[in-house]
Amino acid sequence: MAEKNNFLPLMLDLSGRKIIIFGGGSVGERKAELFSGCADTLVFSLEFSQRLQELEASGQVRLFRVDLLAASDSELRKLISGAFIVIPATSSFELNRKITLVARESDILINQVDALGSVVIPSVIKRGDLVIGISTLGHSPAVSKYTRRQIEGLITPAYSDMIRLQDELRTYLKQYVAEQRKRKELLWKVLENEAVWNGFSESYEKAEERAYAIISDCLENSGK
Ligand SMILES: C[C@@]1(CC(=O)O)c2cc3[nH]c(cc4nc(cc5[nH]c(cc(n2)[C@H]1CCC(=O)O)[C@@](C)(CC(=O)O)[C@@H]5CCC(=O)O)C(CC(=O)O)=C4CCC(=O)O)c(CCC(=O)O)c3CC(=O)O
Ligand SMILES: NC(=O)C1=CN([C@@H]2O[C@H](COP(=O)(O)OP(=O)(O)OC[C@H]3O[C@@H](n4cnc5c(N)ncnc54)[C@H](O)[C@@H]3O)[C@@H](O)[C@H]2O)C=CC1
Repeated sequence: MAEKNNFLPLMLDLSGRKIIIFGGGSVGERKAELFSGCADTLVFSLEFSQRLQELEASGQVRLFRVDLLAASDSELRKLISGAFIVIPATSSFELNRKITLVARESDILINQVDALGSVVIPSVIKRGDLVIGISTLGHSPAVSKYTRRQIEGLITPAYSDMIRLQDELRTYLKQYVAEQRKRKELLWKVLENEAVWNGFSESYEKAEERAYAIISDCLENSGK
């Protein structure tokens, strides 16, 4: 059984990784939606939701019709070979358990949808380059979803602009300020400056101008 306090919200590069989902219903569909944008996503099931069929038609997932109850352990092992994560999401608890055991023997990560597996899928907020994952470690997925909606309301478009500006300033400062501690101090002066944040509502250039003014004032004063 997974130990709850050993989980970490890591950001993984899933390019080229194989994600295998068993069950093409509402849960399998939601998982396929999430993974199809960044990994090779395969779904094995008796039936497939309308949305999964659309995802297949647009080449975002691969669907394989199969009665998994009839599959032996060695056939299941073949189906999951090379998978990075296996997601048993059929409507049969027993079948999900059987797939879980085979995946565990093959030392493959498992996202269990009817218990706490070795991988827990968080609620995800993606706003440009800002990515936030939220989990209650299985206690209440509804609270994860609720928290996602609360935080989404706080993330204005200015956050993406500030990420772009901080990225630009970091490159600029690395050329002119040798000391990392000083660069960090300057970046935070810009990050915590209300006038820069307000500048984005006028234009990116307005905020950028204010940011460079802050930096040159600081550098002049520290040079004195
Ligand atoms: C353990 C986990 C395993 C996993 O699936 O990864 C799990 C398990 C279960 N979920 C259940 C139910 C619901 N799950 C949701 C929604 C989400 N579930 C997600 C993750 C997780 N769900 C993992 C823990 C996440 C964490 O740590 O918080 C999210 C965050 C990510 C995703 O999967 O996409 C996604 C929100 C995405 C978003 O919109 O932000 C809703 C809400 C809704 O759909 O409106 C409901 C109905 C309300 C309720 O019942 O809570 C049930 C009971 C089924 C039953 O009663 O039979 C189980 C099984 C059980 O716990 O027994
Ligand atoms: N993690 C989560 O967020 C949630 C998890 N659940 C759990 O997830 C499970 C799946 O839920 P839903 O997707 O709503 O069920 P569903 O009934 O919508 O889909 C089940 C899928 O499993 C397939 N299936 C069933 N028996 C099969 C077999 N022998 N061979 C191949 N495919 C088979 C069906 O064809 C169908 O596509 C439920 O049992 C429930 O315990 C339910 C709600 C939310």
